[in-house]
Amino acid sequence: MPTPQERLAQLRGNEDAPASVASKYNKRFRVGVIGSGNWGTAVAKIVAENCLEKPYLFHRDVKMWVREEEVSDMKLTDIINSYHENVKYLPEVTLPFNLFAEPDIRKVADGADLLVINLPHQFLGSVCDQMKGIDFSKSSAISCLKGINVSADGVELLHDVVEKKLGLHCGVLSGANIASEVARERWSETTIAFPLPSWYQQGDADDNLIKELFYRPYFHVQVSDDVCGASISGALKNVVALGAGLVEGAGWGDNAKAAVMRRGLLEVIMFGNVFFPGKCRPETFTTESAGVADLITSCAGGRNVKVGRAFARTGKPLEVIEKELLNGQSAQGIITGREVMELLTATKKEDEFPLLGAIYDIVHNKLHISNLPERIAD
Ligand SMILES: NC(=O)C1=CN([C@@H]2O[C@H](COP(=O)(O)OP(=O)(O)OC[C@H]3O[C@@H](n4cnc5c(N)ncnc54)[C@H](O)[C@@H]3O)[C@@H](O)[C@H]2O)C=CC1
Ligand SMILES: O=C(CO)COP(=O)(O)O
Repeated sequence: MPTPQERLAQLRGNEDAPASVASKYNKRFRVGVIGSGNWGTAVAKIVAENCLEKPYLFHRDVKMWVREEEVSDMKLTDIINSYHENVKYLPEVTLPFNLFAEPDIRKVADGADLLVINLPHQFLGSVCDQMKGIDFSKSSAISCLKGINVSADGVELLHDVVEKKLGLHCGVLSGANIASEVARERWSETTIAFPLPSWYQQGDADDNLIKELFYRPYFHVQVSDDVCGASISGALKNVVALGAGLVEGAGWGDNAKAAVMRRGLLEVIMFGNVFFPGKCRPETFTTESAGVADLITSCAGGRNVKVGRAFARTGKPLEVIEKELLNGQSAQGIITGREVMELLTATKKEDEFPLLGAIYDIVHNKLHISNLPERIAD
């Protein structure tokens, strides 16, 4: 058992920077978290642990924006700040004492050097609007979202949406990271891509600093320079996982599920080639945690696979299943599946993505699942 002095020293963290980072940075960075869902809270826990442990790099206290709601007549922010637990979105996981729930998003964003943005992607636009006018000219962000943004102008990656809307330089974190496992400190890997901003000068945040913010003994970080590949695989695997759930729910075996995953991986890679030519590194899809590893874990134990499985068993609309099964959480494959189909139709490329098309037709156009093998036959 440590002495009181030793324990206090542990709680304070090590004030002395290790030689590897000593005097590399020009200040201590203030970190804010935007989003407090299942993954939002799990990642906030990670960064708060590192801010506590590395006072030579980061300010100790981390504010996390919580969209206010009530649970049993108590505000969720009060619950998190009193009990150090997000009982709604990440129950039974104790959060660090230096993580504070804050209902006013501007109080989190204003003055933050590093923002971790982490929410279901359908809300990204409106959440960015709430931060409009804040000066982010010397701040950076990491997007932990998995999704794409499709509009009449085409398809955009989410870190680009952040950059455009807020003038906030943004990298990505994406990997094989089921939140409940990471939050329980079960070993996982992740991929981070953080290109330097145009205004970078020696001493500003770089990918090493970002690694320091996210690396934990149970959360290993692979640094990559492929923002595009990491983003696309994270977004599209959610639709593939929905498809894997469909074949599971139909009572087909592991071979069928593997076939969906194989074809899914091909279509993820093709999506990058077709819509972001020359921007993704092909190896990302097969060698990084953000690639095939995320596809595998999501098709095994994610929320999208659960929703797909329940659809095949009950035929209920996806949104109804999502409400019944996920207690306020989101299965992003539902929305991404629609966005992908909108894009493929607008660009007349449906035939090049038969799996994504078949999944859409099964869940929205009453295509019977027995047609799936023929639809994706090479
Ligand atoms: N949960 C997981 O295991 C993982 C999720 N991701 C990705 O992380 C991102 C965030 O997901 P989660 O944190 O799991 O969210 P979640 O699926 O738990 O969604 C709940 C969150 O959405 C918020 N929300 C609901 N309505 C809103 C509105 N109108 N405006 C703004 N926020 C609203 C809620 O306040 C809550 O914080 C997603 O893109 C997801 O694909 C990535 C890796 C793992
Ligand atoms: O992205 C995830 C795992 O890496 C989580 O997937 P689900 O959203 O399907 O739970």
